[in-house]
Amino acid sequence: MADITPIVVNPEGSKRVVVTKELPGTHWQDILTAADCRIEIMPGTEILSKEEIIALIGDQCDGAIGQLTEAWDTDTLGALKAAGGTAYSNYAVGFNNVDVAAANELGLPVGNTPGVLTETTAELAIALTFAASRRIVESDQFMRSGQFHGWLPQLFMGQLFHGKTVGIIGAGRIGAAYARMMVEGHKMNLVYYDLYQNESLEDYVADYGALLEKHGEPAVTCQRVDSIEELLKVSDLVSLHTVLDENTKHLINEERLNLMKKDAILVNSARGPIIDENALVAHCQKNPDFRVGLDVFEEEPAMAPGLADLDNVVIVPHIASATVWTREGMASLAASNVAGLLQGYSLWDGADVLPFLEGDIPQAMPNIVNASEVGIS
Ligand SMILES: O=C(O)[C@H](O)CO
Repeated sequence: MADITPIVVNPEGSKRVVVTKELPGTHWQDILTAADCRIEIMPGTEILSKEEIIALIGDQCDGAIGQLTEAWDTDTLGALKAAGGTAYSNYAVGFNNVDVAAANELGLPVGNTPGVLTETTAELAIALTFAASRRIVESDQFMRSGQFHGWLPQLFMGQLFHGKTVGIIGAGRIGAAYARMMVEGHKMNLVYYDLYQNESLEDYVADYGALLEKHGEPAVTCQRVDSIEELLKVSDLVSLHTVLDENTKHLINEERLNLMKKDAILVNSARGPIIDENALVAHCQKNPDFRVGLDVFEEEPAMAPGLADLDNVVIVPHIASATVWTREGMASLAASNVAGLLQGYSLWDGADVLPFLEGDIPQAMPNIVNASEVGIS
């Protein structure tokens, strides 16, 4: 077990809040300090085990901010509750690492950080899309290794997206932002699969199509499909934006990969286990023109055997939300969740979370995922 020597901010604060990793910026510390919290921050890059988290919580702890890499389950949430804790926030929008049923059972509120990752995550998904389709990493390696001896008609040919079809699985905030970027920027037709209709996305694409027609260009279209199979068959590019739960684990498996076009592009910036990674490796080995961009991995930080050897896969280390604005914003939102809970505030009912990002923040919690289950309104 690592020697736990946290960094302490505002040592005289009357409420003890533990933070399992150093977070960017200082606004989040101001928020907790203003709420009379003593902040204890775990330094270093090592991912904490459950035992280390429990040791950090100790005998008395009012609140905690945890990471998506940590298991916040009956043991860790139970330790927080037993130490007198009444507030937890994930430093993430995704919360598949939190056992929300256990939190409900313990009566512990669980916060998360939606609203500041949308464009940032969509932009990284776009970067992966083009890195994969235009073979940027392979080309870069080719240049650096001195293999470029002059322009050639067939050197590193990839796929054009303009006017083709983009398929989005999960058309929530991030999925819709990505869809709009590909539709607006590259005049792609959109198909999407989601349990819920996204009317504003559909309206947007219809209006954009009308604008294009007015300017003498073909209109773009938007279609919500009833099955993932249908989407996979027609799409030239597929981007995944669903939550991870028992219904979406291995949503993309061998059978579904085989339905995709042989030269399609697949991008995952959501959660690794949505794709059966071993099946993906086998598929990419068999289909060299099939290209993939991955920000997330099934057994993070490990990769499936063979994945790193594939030229047709671009891999980055779960950095989709890694812009300064977003990561500092996530810290402000997580701190506001905890500070608000400790001060007995209500849920934020504003349209967006920007007021939490600087200066004096609203007397509210930005987002609590199990608010109704634990009686918070
Ligand atoms: O869930 C999240 O917040 C993201 O995966 C972090 O990048």
